[in-house]
Amino acid sequence: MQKKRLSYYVFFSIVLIGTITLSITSFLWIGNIYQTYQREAQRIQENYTNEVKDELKNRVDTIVSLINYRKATTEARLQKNIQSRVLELNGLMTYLYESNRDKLPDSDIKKLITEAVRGMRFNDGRGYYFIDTLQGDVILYPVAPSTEGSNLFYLQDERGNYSLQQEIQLVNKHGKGFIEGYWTLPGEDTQKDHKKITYVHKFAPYDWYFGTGEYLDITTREVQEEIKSYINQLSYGDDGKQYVFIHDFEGNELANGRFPELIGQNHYEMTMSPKVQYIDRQIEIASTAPHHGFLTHLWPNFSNGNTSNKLTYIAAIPSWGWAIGSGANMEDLNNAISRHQNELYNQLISGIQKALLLAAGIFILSVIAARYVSKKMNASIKLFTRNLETSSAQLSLIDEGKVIYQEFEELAKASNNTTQRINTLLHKDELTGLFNRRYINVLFDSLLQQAKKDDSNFSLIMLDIDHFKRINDTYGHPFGDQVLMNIAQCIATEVSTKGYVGRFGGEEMMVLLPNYNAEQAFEIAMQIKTCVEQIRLPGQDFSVSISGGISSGTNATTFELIQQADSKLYCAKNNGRNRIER
Ligand SMILES: Nc1nc2c(ncn2[C@@H]2O[C@H](COP(=O)(O)OP(=O)(O)OP(=O)(O)O)[C@@H](O)[C@H]2O)c(=O)[nH]1
Repeated sequence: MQKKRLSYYVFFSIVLIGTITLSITSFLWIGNIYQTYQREAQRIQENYTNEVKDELKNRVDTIVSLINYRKATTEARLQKNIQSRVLELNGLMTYLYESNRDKLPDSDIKKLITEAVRGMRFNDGRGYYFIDTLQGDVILYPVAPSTEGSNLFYLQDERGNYSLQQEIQLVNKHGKGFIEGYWTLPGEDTQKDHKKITYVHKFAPYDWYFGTGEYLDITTREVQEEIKSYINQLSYGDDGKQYVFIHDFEGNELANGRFPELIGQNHYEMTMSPKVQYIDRQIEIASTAPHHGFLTHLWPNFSNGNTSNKLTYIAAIPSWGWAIGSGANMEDLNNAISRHQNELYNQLISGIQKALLLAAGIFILSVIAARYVSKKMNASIKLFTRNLETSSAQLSLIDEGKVIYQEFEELAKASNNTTQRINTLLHKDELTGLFNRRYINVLFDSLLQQAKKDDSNFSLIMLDIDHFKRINDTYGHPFGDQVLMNIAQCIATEVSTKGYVGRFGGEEMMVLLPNYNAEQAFEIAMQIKTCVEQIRLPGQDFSVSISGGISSGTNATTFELIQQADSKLYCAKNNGRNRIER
């Protein structure tokens, strides 16, 4: 099975890890966004419902507060009203008395006053004044003149209070004041007594007192009517379709800000579909402490004949037997909540889209990064592969600057060290350190080719140690090796960067001088010869010498150049050695 490339694994590892990390992160992120959405949606529902509840409650509570205020002030208002009337009457009658007391006898003045007061009516004719004596005799009682002249000292109200006695006692003590009594209302159920407040004031000239009274319930009813007509005019909400209603604890509609046709109807008797079943609950809330609360119920929509779900707040005025309420259409409420939630949902979707877009972007970037890393890796590995593939033909070094990653650089360094060592072993002569014959021949071929191509100079020096056999024979082979090394050192130093030096045979050396003509080569050869002559070996007083032959030019082959140089070398040997021939 063909094995996968390392870069393939690197690429897929990065992409896989990136994808998994991204998936988990995106999953958690989106999960978080979704949870926030759910919490927020829940919060909106609660907030909005609470807002609507608050609005309904405030609306009803405001009216309840108004009623309570009006209730609290009704009795005071009534008292003030009757008091001011009686004081005014007393003032008037005192004036009448003062103006006539010198002109008329008391009996005439009394008559004058009685008749003047008889005609005085107020509160739509309902209100009247009475005059009694401090003994309980009735002087004036315009609503029942038949009682005039009689003594009602022992008159009791519906609850057994001696009303006149209380009045007389008060007048005698303070000259004026309020008295409470309980009486049936004219023309009403006699079983029911009603609170009546009376104000009495002594009429100083006689043993009389004036008085007038008013039923608290009547004033209360007036206040109730005012409140009902106030409520009938009220409308709420953006579309003005919300309203406040009042019904009593028997289910009778007393006021309605939107559907006046319901006023006077009883909810139990109203023909509506579905049957109104919530009234019991509504009355229960109103009639039991704390006398207020919310309820949800079905309610007929009188505008379109359908039924709708409503949220209603009910608060009661228990002493009046009133339930005051206001409701909101649940569909409107739910629609508003849905609208808010939809906005939020759209925000959620756009948040998720952005998250996915970002994730896709990061994914693409990770793929690009993975590809980049694997490509770079591949490129470095290819450098090694190519280097190894060509190493059978040529041992070249890997360009360390071209590989990326520290590991590859270390690998390239190690490989280059090995290559250099192998190169040394392959190209150099072990003893002298000069290029060996095989490699100097390779160099010779390529340098000559290059010189031919460049049409430049080229020279070859063939050098041979003189009488080396004798040295070997006399001093031994190791000593000969030492001499050989010294001479090689001399040649390498003199040639230096000018050319290349190789050991061609046992004690024969070859010097390649690209860009040098024969004359220049001769000079170099002479310098070498001089250097060799100066070699002194420790403990020995003899000198060594070297002979050389030079060939130049680029028209000949390597073989021909070697032959020519060799032949000059032969000449040098024949001509006495320690010579250079060209
Ligand atoms: N010590 C040592 N001797 C070597 C080495 N290679 C070749 N020789 C010796 O070099 C000598 C070459 O001798 P010849 O060819 O007769 O030449 P020569 O004695 O130098 O005389 P001419 O060249 O005529 O001056 C031989 O004795 C070889 O054994 C080597 O690596 N080390």
